[in-house]
Formats: sequence, C-alpha cells, structure tokens
Amino acid sequence: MASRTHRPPSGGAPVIEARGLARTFVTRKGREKSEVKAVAGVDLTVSDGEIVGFLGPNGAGKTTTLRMLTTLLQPTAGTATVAGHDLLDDPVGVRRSIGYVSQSGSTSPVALAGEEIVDHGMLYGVSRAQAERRGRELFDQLDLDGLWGRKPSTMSGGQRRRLDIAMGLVHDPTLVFLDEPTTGLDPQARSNLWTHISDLREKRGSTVFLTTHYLDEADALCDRILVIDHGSIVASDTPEALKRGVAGDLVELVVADEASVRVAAERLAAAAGVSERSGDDTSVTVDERLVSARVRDAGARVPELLRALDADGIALESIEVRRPTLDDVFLDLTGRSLREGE
Ligand SMILES: Nc1ncnc2c1ncn2[C@@H]1O[C@H](COP(=O)(O)OP(=O)(O)OP(=O)(O)O)[C@@H](O)[C@H]1O
Repeated sequence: MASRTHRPPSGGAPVIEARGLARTFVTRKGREKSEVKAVAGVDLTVSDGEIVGFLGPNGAGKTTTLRMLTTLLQPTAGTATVAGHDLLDDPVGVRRSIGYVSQSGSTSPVALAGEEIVDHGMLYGVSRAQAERRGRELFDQLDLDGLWGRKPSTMSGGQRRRLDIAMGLVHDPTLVFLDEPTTGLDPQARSNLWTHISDLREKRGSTVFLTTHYLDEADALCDRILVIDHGSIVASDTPEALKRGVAGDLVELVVADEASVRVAAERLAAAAGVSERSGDDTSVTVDERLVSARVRDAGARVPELLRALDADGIALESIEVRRPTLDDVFLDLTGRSLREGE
C-alpha cells in the first residue's frame, strides 16, 4: 500500500507557480472561425515535496495545462515558473529540470529497455556512464530487476508503466509530471505503482504533479487535490478537507411500512435541519420506502433520530450512514461524477 504520510500543502518553496495561465485554441471550419478557451487563466502553486493530483471531468483542461507546464504548448496568456525557470524565457531550462511521463509512454517496442533508458538520459545531457548507473539504480528501485536486456513489447502493462517512469527519472529531475500513470493497469499493479510514486517523494525528495481519473488513487496518494472545470481551478485542498466540505454524511433509511414514509421523512428532515422539498441537494429525498438526506455530524444525530422514529412506532428495515467520498466532492463541485467520463 502507498504511504499515507500526507504533508501540509505549503511545506516548501514553490516549484510551480502559474499566474493567469491560459490557452485558447482557434479552429477553422471553412470561413468560420471559432475559439475554444481550453484553459481560462489558471493560478496554481505547487510546493517542494508535494504530491499534487490534478482532477477534472473530460475536456476540463488538464492535458492542456500539463502540456503548457511542460513546455510542449505555448500559453496564449499568463506566466509560470517551473522548477526555478521561467516557462516563456527559459523553456530549455524547464525541460532539463523536469521529468514528464505522458499517457502513452515513450518507450519503443523494439529497442532493449536498458538501451532505451541510457539513450534517454544522454538526450538530457547525462553522460553514458552516469545514465547507465542511474538507470540500473532505477530498475532496482522500481522492481524491474532482470529486465534490462528485454524489449518493452515483451513486458507486462505494469512493468512497461514502471519503465516509462524510470525513463522520466533518469536525468534526476526534481519535479515529475505523470499523466494518468496507472490507467489501464489491474488493481494490484496500480497499488504497486502507488508505492513507487510515493517513494519518489519519500526517498528522492521529488515533487510530483499527476493527473488521474481514479479518485481512490488521488485519495491514497495526494497531499493536495486541484480540481479544474471548464478551464478554471474550482478547488484546491487536501482530500480530507475537501470531503469535510461536503454537506454532511448521507443517511439512508429503508422504512418497513410504506404508510410510515411521510413521518420518517419529517423526522429525518428535523435531524438534518433541512426542508423536505425534494430535488434539492440539501433536502430529504423519498424513493418508495427509501428516505435519504445529508446530515452534518451524523454520528451525533442518528441516535436521536432512531429514538424519535421508535417513539413514533416506525420500524426500519435498514439504516446506512455513508461518509462523503471524493466522488461526492467532485459531484458537488462540477455537477458531474468522474465515473461518468470513463
Ligand atoms: N488542439 C486543439 N484544438 C482545438 N481544441 C482543443 C485542442 N486541444 C484541446 N482542445 C479543447 O480544449 C478543451 C480542453 O481539453 P483537454 O484535452 O485539456 O482536456 P482534459 O481535461 O485533458 O480532458 P480528458 O480528461 O478528456 O483528457 C476541450 O474542449 C478540447 O476539445
């Protein structure tokens, strides 16, 4: 399992500082010109040693932001400093200081893994001997022992993804960008990779900025989560604080007798301190015998609710209290579930 030693968001000096970073794409269809504001002026700060997760629904602007921060795409407005180098004035300095592992990876299926990693290091100005030493060290740390002479096409998905990460680290970057590092891997390979990603920080002091579609991954790995929607950052906090911000725990009652549903809904509304209007997020909803509402501090209020129901002679078939998840946070912030996009 990945280490959960989450650090405070404002631990060290900023390694990424973006102000008003924006990108508008102009597309033409015949004589018609239209503009897409992919990223609409993003301010973000990432501190030294943080693991930051960048989440957002499909088309929210994640990849465009990542491509700008890694110098692959010119911003149309705004400024940024990445790993101590100005994005616009010194893109080469940025590139030399960062590691970038793209969604598709960058290994050739035919070259041998060890050759690939040495060539990649040399591309970044590292000597052959140094690249080989560093590469072998990374193979050891990333559980790739014995695969130096193998072609990536003969490796498992998890091994190939760890090789991608080794390639992104061979020149010893202090800042690593990972674009959906575990997409397509089975649960065991994902959790194994989480350990390696948290080790990047624990053992090497790296700062990690990653995008993911998996909320459990963001929860397990990240000190802080940035949520982007329609090209703007809509939240930035620790996973715990984001969950605390959701309006209470979900309490679901299944009432034994349909005739008691109305009174049960009244009692739940009183416990939740909300109205009984349905269709509102902060109201009680009734679906046949299922009565549910969000209740702040449910642990303290549910015993009182049960006593009130008992006094009214209302029997329950079941009661469930569910703590907010990151998916609830996501739904609250963007109106969409991240799972809808999968
Ligand atoms: N080269 C381009 N030309 C025109 N529009 C573009 C271009 N690249 C991205 N866009 C648009 O910009 C918006 C943001 O796209 P982006 O790829 O950054 O989103 P994303 O959050 O990474 O999405 P996903 O999760 O699906 O990868 C989308 O509306 C997309 O269609």
